[in-house]
Formats: sequence, C-alpha cells, structure tokens
Amino acid sequence: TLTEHWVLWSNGDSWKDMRRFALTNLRDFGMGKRACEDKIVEECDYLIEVFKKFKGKSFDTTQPINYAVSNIICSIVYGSRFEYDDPEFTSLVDRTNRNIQLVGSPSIQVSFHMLSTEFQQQNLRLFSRLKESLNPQMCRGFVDAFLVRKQNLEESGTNSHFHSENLLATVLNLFAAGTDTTATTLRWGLLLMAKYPKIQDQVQEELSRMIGSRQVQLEDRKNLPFTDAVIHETQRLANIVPMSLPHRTSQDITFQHHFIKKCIPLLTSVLYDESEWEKPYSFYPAHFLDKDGKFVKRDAFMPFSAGRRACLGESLAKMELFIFFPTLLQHFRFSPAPGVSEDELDLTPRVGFTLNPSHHELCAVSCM
Ligand code: HEM
Repeated sequence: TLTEHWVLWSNGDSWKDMRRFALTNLRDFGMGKRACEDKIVEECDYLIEVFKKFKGKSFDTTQPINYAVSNIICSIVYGSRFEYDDPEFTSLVDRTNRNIQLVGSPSIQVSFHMLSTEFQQQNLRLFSRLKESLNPQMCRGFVDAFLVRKQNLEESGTNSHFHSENLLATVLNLFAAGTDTTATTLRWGLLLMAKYPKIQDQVQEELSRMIGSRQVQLEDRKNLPFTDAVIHETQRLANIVPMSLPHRTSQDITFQHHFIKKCIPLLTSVLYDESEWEKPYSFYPAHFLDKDGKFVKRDAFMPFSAGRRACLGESLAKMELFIFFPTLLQHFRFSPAPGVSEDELDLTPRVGFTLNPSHHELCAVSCM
C-alpha cells in the first residue's frame, strides 16, 4: 500500500539515497528553474480555459486544480503533461487524491488498498512504455534518469537501492506528496478570496497596479508584498499537513541541553501559536507585513516542516503557488455560489491526512 511505500522509502540508507537522487533530479528536471516556471505558466493557461468554460456559473474547483497541479509533477516525473480528458491521466490523479483522503481513516483500509494497487499497476504500465523508448543520452524526466542509473549500476554489478520497488515508491511519493498538498492550498486560497472580498480587492489592485495584464513571473514576487503575504497567510491558516509526517524520538532524551519528549510534534502548534501570531485563528495577511506594507518573514511559518526531513518539494510548491494563485486572480473574480453569502462559506476543514476545504462551489467571473 502507499503507507508501506512510505515506510520502505523513508528508512535509513535507502531514504538517504532516494532523497538525494530525488532532490538532484527534481532540480535537473526543473524544480526552481526557469524551465519549470514556463511549464507552470503553460499549465495555468489550460486551467484558465477550464474555468472560463463555466461562464461565471458556480463549480467545484477540485478536479481542474488537481489536474493542473498534477501535470507539473507529470512533466517532471514522466517528461510530459497529459490532456485533462485523457482517461489514463484523470484516473491516475483521481486515485491519488482519493488515496490521500483515505489515509487516516482505518475503516476504509480495504478500498484504500485496492485503489493503491490499481495506481501501482497504472504506473508500471507507464514505466514500461518509457523503458521501451529510453534514450540514456536524453532523459525526458525523473523515471528515465532512475532507469538509466539502475541499468548502469546493474551492468557494473553493484548492489544498490536503485531497484524497481524504490522507483515505484519514489514516484508514488512524489505524486502523493506533490499533488494534493499544493492543489489543496490553492483551493483554500480561492475560497478565502471568495470569503473575504475586501482582501481579494487588495490583491487584485496590487496585481493590476504592478503587473497589469502581462503574465506574472517569479521575479515579480518582491514587488507584490500583499499578494505574497496572502499566499503565506493562506498556508499558515490552512495548515494542510497538521501532523507533518509523524516522527518522534524512540524515547525521552536530553540533547544539547534540550529535553525532547517521545511524542509526535504537531505543525499546528507552531502555525497557530498564540505567542507568535497576533491573530492565530483569523485570516490576517498583515501577519506577514510590516507597518510600511513590506513583506516580512516569520520564524513560526513552517508549513513545510524543518530540518533534515523537511519537505523535499518546497521550492517547487512555492513556485506553483506563486504563479497559479496571482494568475488566476488576474483573470477571475471569485465569489460564493448564488444564494450563499460570504459568511456562509464554511472554513471547517474536511479531515483526512491533509486538511481540505469542505465541499463548496465558487463562481469565477472573467475579469480580463
Ligand atoms: C503547499 C505544498 C506542500 C506542503 C505544505 C508540503 C508539506 C510537507 C511536509 C510538512 C512534509 C513532512 C516533513 C517532515 O517529515 O518533517 C513534507 C514532506 C515531503 N514533501 Fe512536501 N509539501 C508540499 C508540496 C510538495 C511538493 C510539490 C512535492 C513534490 C516534489 C513534495 C514532496 C515531498 C516529499 C518527497 C516529502 C518527504 C521528504 C522526506 O521524507 O525526506 N511536497 N511536505
């Protein structure tokens, strides 16, 4: 199951090798680079087209956003994006999404197992297609790079962690960790804009003053302090991975004069820390702004966790959030479905491994 894959992937030497390889290759295939920014921009265009098709009528943003975000991982992992109506792709994404929702609810372990088995079968089919057309001189994505490394090590007779199970485990982990998290954060962002129209006004005012109708780029971030603060505050309040990936010491221990209790730390305790945040339970972008409206970093902002095990995809996630969110706000005004007031938009999360917004629909009225 997916849980077993985490366990396989996340222990000892195997984890070290896989993490190092994943980081290097995610960078090679674009994480934090201009090429990746271009992919995100291209994907934004597809997403905007989908939103436009609803012609201002309310709709559930889940699927289109999941497809767009997932395509970024697909480009990096397999080397190409998929069309939103490709059944192979939609079932892959829908499955990952259902898997994530099911983790943490033991009563549905059986269906969870079935879903992840199908997910594995589908990936094995994709891998064998990539293997057939593999060109070691020109890796299309992460899977190619892994297959080439595996082949080279096998030819030289070296025993290594680069075996088929770890390839599957790593790809599943990149999908599981890289789609739902970012997509959920974006959906929280749009929901919060619909709920707080005055804050949406301020974001749109900043965007039209600083950017106008041209495409937002990562470089613009420094000139968009309010938008940046809104994205950070969305991540803080949405607190989408409240338990992080649960780690704990094997016993109570004192290390360099610090007492560490044998317990699982919660990110919630930092993101909602009453001694750190002026309004921990409210949506308050000013948490990240100084009195002159400049962006300020906050030490207690750690939605990606910290330390050696911290999120491997942080820079990719930040790139995605910083392109998708402002671009969507340049093109659309977001509001609640007809008959629903802003007050009635519910911010109670739906509980799963990640905290998703409860079911809701939004109107996206074209403004460009
Ligand atoms: C807003 C988006 C995201 C958030 C909030 C987030 C958050 C987290 C958190 C809290 C952890 C656990 C860290 C720990 O164990 O202490 C984690 C781990 C991880 N994340 Fe992310 N993540 C996001 C996006 C991504 C993306 C886009 C990728 C894909 C490249 C990714 C890949 C991973 C991986 C592979 C791990 C496991 C790292 C390891 O065990 O060494 N994440 N993430």
